[in-house]
Amino acid sequence: QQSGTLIPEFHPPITTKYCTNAGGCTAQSRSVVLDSNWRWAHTVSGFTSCYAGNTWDATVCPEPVMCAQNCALEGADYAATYGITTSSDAVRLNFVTVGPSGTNVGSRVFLMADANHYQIFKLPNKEISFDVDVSELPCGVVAGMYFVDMQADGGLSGFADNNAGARFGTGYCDSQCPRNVKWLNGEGNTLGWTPYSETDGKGRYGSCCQEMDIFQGNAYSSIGAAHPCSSSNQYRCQDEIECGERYDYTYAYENPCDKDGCEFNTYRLGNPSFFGPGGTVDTNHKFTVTTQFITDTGEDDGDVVEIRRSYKQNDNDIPVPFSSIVPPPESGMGTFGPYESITNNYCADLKQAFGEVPAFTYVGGLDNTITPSGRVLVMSISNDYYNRDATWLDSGAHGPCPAYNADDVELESPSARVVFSNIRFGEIGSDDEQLKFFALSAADDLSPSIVAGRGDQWELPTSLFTSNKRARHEEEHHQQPQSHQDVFGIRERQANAHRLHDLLGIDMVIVLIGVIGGSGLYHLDNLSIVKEVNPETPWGFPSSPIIICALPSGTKVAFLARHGQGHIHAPSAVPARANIAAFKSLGVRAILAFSAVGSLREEISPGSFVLPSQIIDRTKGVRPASFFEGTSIVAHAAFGDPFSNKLVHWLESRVQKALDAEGRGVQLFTGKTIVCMEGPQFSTRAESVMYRQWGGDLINMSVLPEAKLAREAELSYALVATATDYDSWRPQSEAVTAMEVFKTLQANADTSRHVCATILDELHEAIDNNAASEDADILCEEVGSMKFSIMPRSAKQNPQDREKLAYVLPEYFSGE
Ligand SMILES: CSC[C@H]1O[C@H](OP(=O)(O)O)[C@H](O)[C@@H]1O
Ligand SMILES: Nc1ncnc2[nH]cnc12
Repeated sequence: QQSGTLIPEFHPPITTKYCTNAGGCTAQSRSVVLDSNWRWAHTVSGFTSCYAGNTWDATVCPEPVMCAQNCALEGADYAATYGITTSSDAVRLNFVTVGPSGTNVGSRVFLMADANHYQIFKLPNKEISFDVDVSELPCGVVAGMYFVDMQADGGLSGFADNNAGARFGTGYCDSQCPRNVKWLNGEGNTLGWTPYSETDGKGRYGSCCQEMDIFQGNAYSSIGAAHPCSSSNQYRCQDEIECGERYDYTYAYENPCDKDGCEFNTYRLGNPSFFGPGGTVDTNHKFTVTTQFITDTGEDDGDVVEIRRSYKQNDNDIPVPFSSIVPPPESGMGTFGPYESITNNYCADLKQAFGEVPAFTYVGGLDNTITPSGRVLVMSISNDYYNRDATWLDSGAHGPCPAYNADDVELESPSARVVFSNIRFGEIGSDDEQLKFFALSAADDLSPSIVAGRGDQWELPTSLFTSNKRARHEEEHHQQPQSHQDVFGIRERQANAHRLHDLLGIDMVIVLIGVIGGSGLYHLDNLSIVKEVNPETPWGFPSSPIIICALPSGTKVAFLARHGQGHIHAPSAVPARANIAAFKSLGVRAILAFSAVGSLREEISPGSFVLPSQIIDRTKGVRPASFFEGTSIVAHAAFGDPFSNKLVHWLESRVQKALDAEGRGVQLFTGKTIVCMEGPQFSTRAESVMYRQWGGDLINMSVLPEAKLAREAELSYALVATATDYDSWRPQSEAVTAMEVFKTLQANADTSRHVCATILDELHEAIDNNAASEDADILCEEVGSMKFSIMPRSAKQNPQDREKLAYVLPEYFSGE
């Protein structure tokens, strides 16, 4: 195809940014170009259209090569004909545009580096962020921001009869191997052209290439998806079979690409309220999407092993929630996960769980989705007529939209539009320090691929939803523990069971242990997720949804990330009351809290584990530290022994054994004193020295008010302090920095997980059978401790306050 000269081609300008960690972000003047498929093509020497309506002119285009030689692509009137406008750093795409020469539906543009070349993005070890406004995108209309493996010059140099090139938007390909591409490999795709709509048809050939969808979405649903292809570079598939046209099992998977792709759709993964109008990501308003391409080596030349996405809105970082893949119950499979990013393991599990053909793996997984060679950035809006409709995005299991057909979408939603803006590309974390933190220090920790990569520990779960008879039996058995009924009031147990039932949709799950993960510890190993729950307590929501998980034995524990998934709560802002109240409401009796701490003693070297027995409070009174605060009820909990002595004592030998078994030589210390400071800045050298003089052995920012609140809620509480640094008291050493802490965080988190995997079953058993076992009183110590701490009832006490307190202390305040 040739280049026309009748209508000047003026690429709408747009500013993007390139960001580095060292230098910040630099503005770049770029532009967008309309895909050639949308353009008017006419005879080189006249005005006869080569393609009109939905067919080729047989005279001008009797066969593919002559068609390309005879036809010229024209410049585009971006705004009037196609509804494409740019302004500063934003591009707006309108869905339907009634223009001078008819009605245009949908569009596709590519980001240009210069007038004749697409911008090429090398993705490994990089991230891309952009803002998007999908508020005007209803069901059935999908906006896309994605990367495809097109040639930088649009095929101009590679194909003799392509003289238009990237300047006219040629060379498109994607993983659907679309056969509606009119200009392909320097030829018209005229052979076997069969119309399928008033304007479009399909030719014999299709244009395949690897595709990475960083965002396909509308106001109701959104996905990120990896679509590998076995071939690298754009590839012309030869016929409807090779192009995978037939939607039956025989042919659909014979083409070189994974058309289904491996998607991450939070709705499909059981988080229907995460994304949507009024959702956690509120699609009524603009938000930011960041996608990181994490390599195995942490270097640009490594292999991409994980694709992580997160959101930001109103300055709040919103990590993608941990999600389990829950296959249909009749499949008999347990749940898979948890996952919060795209990895090869996640993709294999996804396909297995939903009974899909594992094309993702067949055609090469992530290795064949993102290669080092670079990608072109596409932005689009459509009702995906080519794939019949966009229900793969937003309807059925994929989103809340009702079934629809693409024609109606066009008629009913002509004013749909999307605005993409503020596109930033660069080094991981260069756009956002928070994300850098995770990429550098905790990506491994949050990455299920790497968890799975540790091999044997990641077991396929025994889900409650698989109606596993043994698990069921155990639950029934647990319903009758005499000791519990003795120790805790039946009314309270019923209340907790009720809440659990409401939250989990299952009867009487016993969850006696709550684990709090601190910095670096955002999940446990060797557990299967039963359910994520997010109880709203009278003190608000916990730091993040609580994950109820099952040990391989079937024992359930509750896990909570203190700083939230994505580490979004600073130590002073951790909603400790909601955290403890939420645990209590689930029936938890004992809390094992992990914390990254600084060491104030030479012998407690970074990497050591400590079970402290005392606390010095250096918080500044800004953290609500009592459930009674702000109520008309006064209580004074005993706190002379801030940790549960018996629980700590029980832990000593078990943790020691677990550390010995791990074999990394991690030392355990007991009987130490921890200073809890306000933060978020670390201590001065003088303060650090002073804490030593006071008798402090460790320092953190988190144990208070957590321990106080656990005591008020009558929960046993022990801290497993994991030393990350030597604070700032050593005269010859550097003062502590976050970077210093990060260095040890990973190893400590691994060991913490090992400790949990080793001791939780026994702890559960000890607690569960406490009346009969030699550890009989692990729990009894705290139970009843508030009885005489609460000032006697008076007429001045507000009944609503009593009701509120019943949430954590139903023993004393409920049933009034
Ligand atoms: C990341 S350095 C300081 C931070 O780490 C500790 O958190 P956590 O106790 O939740 O492990 C420390 O208390 C500070 O909050
Ligand atoms: N040195 C330190 N001070 C306070 N909190 C910490 N958490 C980890 N190291 C710390």
